[in-house]
Amino acid sequence: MEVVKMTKQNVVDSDAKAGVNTATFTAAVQKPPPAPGSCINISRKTLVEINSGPRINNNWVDSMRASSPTHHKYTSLSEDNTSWMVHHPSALNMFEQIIGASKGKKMVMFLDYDGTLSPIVDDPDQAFMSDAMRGTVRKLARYFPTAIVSGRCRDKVYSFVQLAELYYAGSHGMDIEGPSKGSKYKKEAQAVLFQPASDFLPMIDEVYKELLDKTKCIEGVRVENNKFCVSVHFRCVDEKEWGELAQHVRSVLKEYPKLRLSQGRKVLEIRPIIKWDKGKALEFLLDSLGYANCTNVFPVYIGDDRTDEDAFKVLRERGQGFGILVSKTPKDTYASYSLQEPSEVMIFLRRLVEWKKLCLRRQSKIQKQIEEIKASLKN
Ligand SMILES: O=P(O)(O)OC[C@H]1O[C@H](O[C@H]2O[C@H](CO)[C@@H](O)[C@H](O)[C@H]2O)[C@H](O)[C@@H](O)[C@@H]1O
Repeated sequence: MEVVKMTKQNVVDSDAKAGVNTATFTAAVQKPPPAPGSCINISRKTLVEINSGPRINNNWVDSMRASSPTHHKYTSLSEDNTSWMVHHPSALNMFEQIIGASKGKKMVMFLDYDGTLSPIVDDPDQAFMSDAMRGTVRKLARYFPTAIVSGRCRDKVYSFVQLAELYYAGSHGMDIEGPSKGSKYKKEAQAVLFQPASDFLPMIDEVYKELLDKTKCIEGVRVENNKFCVSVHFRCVDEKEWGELAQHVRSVLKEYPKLRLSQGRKVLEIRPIIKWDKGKALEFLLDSLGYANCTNVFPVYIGDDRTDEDAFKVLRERGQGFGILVSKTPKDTYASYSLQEPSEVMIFLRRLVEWKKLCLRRQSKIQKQIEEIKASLKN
């Protein structure tokens, strides 16, 4: 495990490098999306601006605002949307092309939880997935190795999904466990349990308590302990108080140079500065499944949030499989395709299951015919 040494000044800097700085957020909602695979360039000047003096708080608030779609409405006919759909077409419309590209390859499924399998709701404890979605994911896992990759702590996301046959990577991939039972893929994998940030547990616990205390004066704030990271939710906080909230979080973080901040959907995420994220978790899981140097693996990652970009980026760099971003609005993304909401994710997953079933049926029919021909030749 590599722990990157950083100064206090660099805490926000590390976010910028991860592509989640204010400049990126704002650009994402103002400009048409970049061509697939294009990189987000952030100049040194921008980084310095973000980190300097009194403007930092405004930038935090701008960034928090940018995570709220209510500030940037897109009509379905707008230029931005047209460009977005050209660069990131619906995975449902492109289904035939997708399965064509995966031909002869081993598909492996990676699914984010919030906003992907379950709809976004005000109360994080009530973000249940539907029985229909659970049934779909259960069937999916019968045909493809399947992992849930979430910012939540592993136990919590498991309590929502309740499928023992899946891989789980909680805390943004910092807590990985293999299927506890019933997966035919388990035998292919080594025993998996990986916690690259375990040294940070006491620090995360401490910071969680401090954040709880510092932010308790702000109505609607919600601090969630995700074991190896902490989420500060502002979905239910009056926008007028976002600046104050950012100030409190910043004042706590100042004392913890080994923690960094990233941002999700109306949530500030505090986590260790180790070089580990959902992209690394994806690679770790592929290795664990025995696909380390495999050219015929086809990983598909579906996610809705900024932290999922690390995984989309890894897939682009590997040139294997692709990412699908769940979003109704244009976003800066490394994903290749899009789906609008969890209900479309469910339809997509069902189509994959039906397609795989059909392939297997065809294969067994051909096999049967071969057996019959062999038998007739013997006679
Ligand atoms: O990686 P994910 O599985 O997408 O987890 C990311 C965060 O998801 C949760 O927060 C988000 O969903 C909540 C429930 O719908 C919503 O209220 C919140 O505004 C969203 O940000 C979860 O509570 C966080 O801990 C995760 O980090």
